[in-house]
Amino acid sequence: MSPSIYPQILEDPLRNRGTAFTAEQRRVLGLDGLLPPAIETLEQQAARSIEVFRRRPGALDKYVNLRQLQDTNLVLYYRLLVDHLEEVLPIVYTPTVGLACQRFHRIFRRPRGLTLSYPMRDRLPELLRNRRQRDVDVIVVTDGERILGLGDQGAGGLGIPIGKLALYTAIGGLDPGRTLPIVLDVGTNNEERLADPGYLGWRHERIAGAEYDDFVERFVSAVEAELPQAMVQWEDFATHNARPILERYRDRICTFNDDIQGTAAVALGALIGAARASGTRPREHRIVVLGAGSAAIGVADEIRQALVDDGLDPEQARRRFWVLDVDGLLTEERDDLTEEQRVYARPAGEPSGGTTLADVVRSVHPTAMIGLSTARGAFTGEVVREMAAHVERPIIFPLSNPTARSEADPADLDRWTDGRALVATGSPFPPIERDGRTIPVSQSNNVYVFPAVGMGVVAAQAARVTDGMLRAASAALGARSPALTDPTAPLLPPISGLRELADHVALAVAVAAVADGVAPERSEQDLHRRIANARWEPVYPE
Ligand SMILES: O=C([O-])CC(=O)C(=O)O
Ligand SMILES: [Mg+2]
Repeated sequence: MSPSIYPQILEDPLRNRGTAFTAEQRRVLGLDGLLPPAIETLEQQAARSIEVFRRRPGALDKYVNLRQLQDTNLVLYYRLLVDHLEEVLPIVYTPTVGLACQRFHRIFRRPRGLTLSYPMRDRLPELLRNRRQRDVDVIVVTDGERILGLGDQGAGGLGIPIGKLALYTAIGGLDPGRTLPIVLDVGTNNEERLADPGYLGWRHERIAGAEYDDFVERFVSAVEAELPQAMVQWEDFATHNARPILERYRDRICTFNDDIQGTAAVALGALIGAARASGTRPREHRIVVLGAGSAAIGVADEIRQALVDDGLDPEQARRRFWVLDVDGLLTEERDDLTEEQRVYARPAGEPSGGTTLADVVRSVHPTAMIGLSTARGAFTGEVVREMAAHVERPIIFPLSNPTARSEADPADLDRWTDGRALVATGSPFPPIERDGRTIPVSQSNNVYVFPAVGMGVVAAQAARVTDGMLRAASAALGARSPALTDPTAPLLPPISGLRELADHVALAVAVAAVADGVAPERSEQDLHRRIANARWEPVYPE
């Protein structure tokens, strides 16, 4: 056998240390001459790498730079993420990751994760066995149909699971060698991609209906057979598939939908903080939701349950919501609503005077307005001023991603309400300047919970993800809102505090898993210890 061109260790991002290999290691491993002679510490490597990153001119260049590092040296990659989380998050994650999905086939260099293409549907167990990881704790899977607010990106959607799993490690502390990103490549209806000779996915219109459902079933069966211990996170599926898939599998495997349940858990956490900051109870609020997709209905459902927990009966709680989609308010007269949307349908003729957002705000005087519509700028000055005329501290959450799909810019919201608005966004925004103070904008993004849900599930060895576990995550998050002690503070803890927060949220999730009977009996103290022990840190092992 001829020797390989490179000793394997330099090619293995989990074991490679590059210039940090010691003289002794280089000699033993036969690396002398293959590396420049300088021997660096991890800190020196990290300092050099962040400089290189900062010199890259554009966001996509920065993204490519980090992806290369991820494919070369995982300890160094995660060192950068952990030490510069606030700076790199908008690159590894929302909003730049959306652009990376759109350009996936232009920036493709090395394979990461699995692409399960429809024509190989008879061979899914074999494809799963081809993975590079031996054991897998978490799978994030998408079918690329609803990537952030950017629609169908086909096989390029794989960028999202890659980004989510990077945060599972950087924030949640999961071992990166035990996570697996997957795209179900079932075609695309994106004309631009189909016409692009450079597109790398299966060049075919999307499979739908029974064939699609059968493919998803084959995927789940393959996971059950090959990776029965793995949690499966569904990500960025279109509304018409997201909810049915979740309902079909949530009692069969360990699984949750991040857009429905993760987004909702965080929005509820932020709302709990906002209610307290405005001296109100959740049950006092009148809530307008713009958007009626899976994420929007998920948020409404979660808040509705919280209103019940706060003392309303289910019918009263339901009547606190006005949900609108592109065709206006959901009403009983409409015959185009799904079962989940129908819960929020308002009786005919109520409110009077029109069903647009402006009409509804004028007649209802909402106290909270949540956007998950991907309709850029839908929270206009007119709508917001009208809302703010009737409530002391309007709660306004433009949650659509990426930034270019946000319903409003926080600086505008601040101006239109003379600084009275309690704001959280889905994508990152620069801080607001007010009265000589710089106030960070809270990013109510599912990143506040999903990495911790993963850690909680792994540490507790949970077999399912229950509603109780997600509600425990919301409560743990709401309890740590900086606005609880300072009404002018942001609603959510800072991004720089995400790792510490994740430990608390993971513990709450793990405790709830035991309480719900889906994990082995263990004390809180024991679970705490298991979380600490499971945490993977970006350092070179001794
Ligand atoms: O990825 C994000 O930033 C949040 C999310 O799940 C989505 O927008 O689909
Ligand atoms: Mg998503």
